[in-house]
Amino acid sequence: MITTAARGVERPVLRQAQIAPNVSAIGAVAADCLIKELETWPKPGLVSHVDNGSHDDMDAGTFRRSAAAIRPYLQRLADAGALGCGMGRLRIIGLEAERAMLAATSGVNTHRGAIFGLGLLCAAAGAKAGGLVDSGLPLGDVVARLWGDSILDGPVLLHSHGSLARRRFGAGGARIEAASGFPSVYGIGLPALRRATPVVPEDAEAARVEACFALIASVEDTNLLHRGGPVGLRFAHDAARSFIASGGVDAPGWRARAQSIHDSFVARRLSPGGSADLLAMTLFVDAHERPIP
Ligand SMILES: CC(C)(COP(=O)(O)OP(=O)(O)OC[C@H]1O[C@@H](n2cnc3c(N)ncnc32)[C@H](O[C@H]2O[C@H](COP(=O)(O)OP(=O)(O)OP(=O)(O)O)[C@@H](O)[C@H]2O)[C@@H]1O)[C@@H](O)C(=O)NCCC(=O)NCCS
Ligand SMILES: Nc1ncnc2[nH]cnc12
Repeated sequence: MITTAARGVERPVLRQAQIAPNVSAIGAVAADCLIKELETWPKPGLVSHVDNGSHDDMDAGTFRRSAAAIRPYLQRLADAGALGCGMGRLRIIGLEAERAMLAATSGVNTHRGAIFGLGLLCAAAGAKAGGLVDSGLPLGDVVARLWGDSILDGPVLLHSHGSLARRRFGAGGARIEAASGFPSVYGIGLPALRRATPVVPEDAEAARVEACFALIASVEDTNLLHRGGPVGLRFAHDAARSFIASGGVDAPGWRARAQSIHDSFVARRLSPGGSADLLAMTLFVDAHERPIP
């Protein structure tokens, strides 16, 4: 269950080391976050540079091709944000990105959730870099403020796995996450990433593993619901919570424990794709909003 900040909750305006990169760099930064997400292991049930997790139709190469194909669209979303475009225009670019992704992967859905969430964060970074909103506003608040209502009012995909999971289990999914200003990113992913970074400063992958497990422990992931129903979601929450509760990447032997949880997801064919996308979004927000030490 998503348990963090509700829609409309204000976050403090941040002092930032870097207010926002140049608009023209935003797409490249975002695509790099997709690659960093891929190159994080062990990630329970998910595809990485090491193995295919619970998937037999995609591997690291599929994700690399997908990230390269959508990178220009992430940049176009940033440019559209800088120009003050509304949700109608963003949605058109997002749908074009989905088509480019499917062409690059021979029809496999690698990054639909990331195109949506990371794409909106790119547009928000563009709006900030273009001076359209207060430069101290967190990117999530910019998304909620500028496009939150239109996100909730947008056309619903009747037959997507997410829609089916929502109808059967009442899950919120990617739309609620975005319209609420990404509470899972700000309330779960980012604190876990930053908590783990000083623990193992030379091992950036370890901090990403910590953030990934923290997200899986709380997010109502429609992929888990689609593949495993409420029992699968509960299993994933409990397994990831036990990893964090026993010290996460700060505890000796953490990598072997993370790998054994990864194996247990693969045995059940569970794949928390929504949490993987939220990890990439966490990395993007971290790159934009790193506090001054
Ligand atoms: C608004 C849309 C996101 C509509 O999508 P949908 O109705 O499908 O909604 P959700 O299920 O809620 O989310 C879509 C994807 O988002 C990821 N996700 C899941 N849970 C969450 C969550 N709690 N918070 C955030 N994000 C979440 C997840 O994406 C990942 O999984 C994808 C693979 O999923 P799937 O196809 O179900 O599974 P497969 O493995 O392919 O199937 P099997 O093998 O199991 O049979 C992968 O893409 C990851 O990225 C959800 O799938 C949106 O799509 C939409 O309206 N788009 C239009 C464009 C637009 O408006 N863009 C705006 C500007 S960019
Ligand atoms: N690494 C990954 N494995 C499986 N599904 C994903 N969706 C986004 N990233 C993913």
